[in-house]
Amino acid sequence: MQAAGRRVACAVSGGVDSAVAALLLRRRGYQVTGVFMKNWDPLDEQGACSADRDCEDAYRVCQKLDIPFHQVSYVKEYWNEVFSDLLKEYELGRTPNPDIVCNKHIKFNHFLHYAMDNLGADAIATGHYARTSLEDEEVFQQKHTKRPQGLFRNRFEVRNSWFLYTIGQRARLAGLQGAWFVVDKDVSTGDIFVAPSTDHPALYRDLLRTNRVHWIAEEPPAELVREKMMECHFRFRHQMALVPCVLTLNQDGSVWVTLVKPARALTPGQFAVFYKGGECLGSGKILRLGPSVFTMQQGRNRAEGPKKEGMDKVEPAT
Ligand SMILES: Nc1ncnc2c1ncn2[C@@H]1O[C@H](COP(=O)(O)OP(=O)(O)OP(=O)(O)O)[C@@H](O)[C@H]1O
Repeated sequence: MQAAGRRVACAVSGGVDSAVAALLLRRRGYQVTGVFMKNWDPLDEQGACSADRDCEDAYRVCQKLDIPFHQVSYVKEYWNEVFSDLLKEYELGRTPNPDIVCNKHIKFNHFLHYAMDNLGADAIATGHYARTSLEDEEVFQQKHTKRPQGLFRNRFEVRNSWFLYTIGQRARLAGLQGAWFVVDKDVSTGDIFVAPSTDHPALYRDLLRTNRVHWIAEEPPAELVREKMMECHFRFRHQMALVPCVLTLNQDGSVWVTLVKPARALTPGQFAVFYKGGECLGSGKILRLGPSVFTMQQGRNRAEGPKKEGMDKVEPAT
């Protein structure tokens, strides 16, 4: 976009990244307006809420850059569209990613429309990191070499609100020494299943299903699809090495994702993000997981898997 005379509304959070974004835009000659979004009401908070302090910082950034400052409240929208979703996801036993939901609903919907309709902006800007060039592209493929053996034999019953545990995390178990790692949760019983090492095969899976995928450019890229299958790369965690995968495209827009090598701690509620040659194609929320490497090694299917063995029950640490 040519800079001269173009108006850009920059979401200024009070942090460094959006301040730098606003500065760079201004230096390039855009007419920049800073907008702080208030997404949380201190009255909903028992402790101290930093929103007011952030707003003051955002105001100071705009003063320093000598650009107009606006504040807009999305407290109601954030509660209804982001926070309520977060609670619902936890109730379903998933580990939600509210930042992605906030981007979708608040920043790239409400803020975008506010900027265009109320501020007359030609474009919006944020301090998000995104590589916009595919030059010097490298796709990293790390070898998954370590497959330690070990017994998947402990489980414990968690009272009050198991949502504190997420797959892959280290769990403290009262009465048991050593490190234990969460490998699965059963929301219907409140059980958390643990393994005795951080890279236990029970933590590794190579199959997952998402909800309807949001494709960035087109749905899905036609040149990549062969008989309802598509080869691309997968990542579900920031800075995780890209893993080659095959997508099976379902009628309802969801996909099954088969990874060429198992990934650690795949977690329902997190987002599977798909790439081709470094370009981000789209993403979908992880809803279901296939059997773990450990389960497959044991030659059992999921229903007859290790959960039904006589596992020890121990109390969680409080
Ligand atoms: N309350 C807010 N008001 C306005 N913009 C916001 C707000 N929160 C986030 N943003 C925008 O979203 C971008 C990403 O926010 P996030 O908190 O994920 O990242 P960040 O790297 O900490 O950014 P920053 O250093 O600018 O705070 C910010 O750079 C900013 O442009």
